[in-house]
Amino acid sequence: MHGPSHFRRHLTGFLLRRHLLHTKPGRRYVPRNDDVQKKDNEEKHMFLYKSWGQHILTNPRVLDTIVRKSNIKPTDTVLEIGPGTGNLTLRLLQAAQRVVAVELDTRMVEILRKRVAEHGLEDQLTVICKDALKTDFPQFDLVVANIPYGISSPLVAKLVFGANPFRSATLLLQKEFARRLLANPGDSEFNRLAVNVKLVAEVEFVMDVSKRDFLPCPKVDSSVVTIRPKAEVPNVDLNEWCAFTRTCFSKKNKTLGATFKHKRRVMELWRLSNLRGSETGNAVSGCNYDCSYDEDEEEEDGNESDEGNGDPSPGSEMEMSLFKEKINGVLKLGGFDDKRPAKLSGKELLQLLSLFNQAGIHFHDQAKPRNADNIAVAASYST
Ligand SMILES: C[S@@+](CC[C@H](N)C(=O)[O-])C[C@H]1O[C@@H](n2cnc3c(N)ncnc32)[C@H](O)[C@@H]1O
Repeated sequence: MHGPSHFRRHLTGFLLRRHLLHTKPGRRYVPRNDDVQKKDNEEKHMFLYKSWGQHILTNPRVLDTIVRKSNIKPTDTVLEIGPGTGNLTLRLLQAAQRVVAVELDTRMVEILRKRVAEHGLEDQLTVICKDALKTDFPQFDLVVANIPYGISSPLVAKLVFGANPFRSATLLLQKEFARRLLANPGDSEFNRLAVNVKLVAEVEFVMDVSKRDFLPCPKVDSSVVTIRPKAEVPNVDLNEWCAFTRTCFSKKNKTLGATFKHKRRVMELWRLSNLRGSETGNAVSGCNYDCSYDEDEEEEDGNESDEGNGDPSPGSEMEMSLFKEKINGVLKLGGFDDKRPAKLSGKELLQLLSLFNQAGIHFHDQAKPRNADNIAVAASYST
């Protein structure tokens, strides 16, 4: 049996060696019946699973550039996610002291170990044959990887919000995903992931990579970016921040005034704020801001997802009305009510969150203990 959706194209072990491991720059694999049949009895077929993003990078120039741009020191331990047949791994082993490779396909692991042993580099390699999203990574200095594109969001979140400190992550990503990570406020690609990643890290473009540099040739082009964790991260509760940006970016081109009028959202914020308030004996009620809320303006958007956690236990009509006024007051106070999140910088969003929190409005029911790992934050980025 094979995985849920494997490529129709299949490669013989012979072709793997000849094309995947030593393919000339830009060379494309074109399956030829005679090749396959000739070697059929010698080597087993190797199916490449699309669902695991098994596109092997075969251009040696691109592989060398990735390693060079990663600025690996001879004393470094490099984490590689999805080493596949080891084209990148062999180069990393030559540049670093150790490579920790996390690969979930046992067949790939077998090929990888064999190749590395043929080069006498096996003592420098640790292979973890597991799902990278479900594994605790050991200590590492930097990440260099051509990752499976299907896990880009949760993996980037796991790295930048995770417990392991590291110098940089040089990642080969789908071009559109890389553009989103690199986007700035006002760019059409700017989204919640970019704003969250940029809170804790800098993202730098390295180079574009053509789809023709992979085998089999994927449908999309790729880009390499380097993510560098910031030395100084704003003093903000990441659970709260990520829940806040999820709310703001639920309709990234809507004004914040419109987004925060949504009834379910207001009820959910009311519930969360009361839970937080009850921790401190400072439950939400009343309105400290001189502003009005026009009930008739309320917009029910049936297409928006219900972000609530079960019953929001609404208070009385009067309490809810006062709470809406309070939200509106915060938005007006900071001049945010007619702003759109897609055009706000991280600094402006931090300022808005701080205004909400000062008014006792919270987006997460628990304050994160200091120095706690951010597993929940990382896990909130599903594939
Ligand atoms: C795009 S290929 C890269 C292969 C190799 N690094 C290269 O550059 O040619 C992605 C690799 O990640 C592996 N993979 C897919 N999902 C994974 C996961 N959740 N955890 C670890 N490895 C995974 C696949 O089996 C595949 O070998």
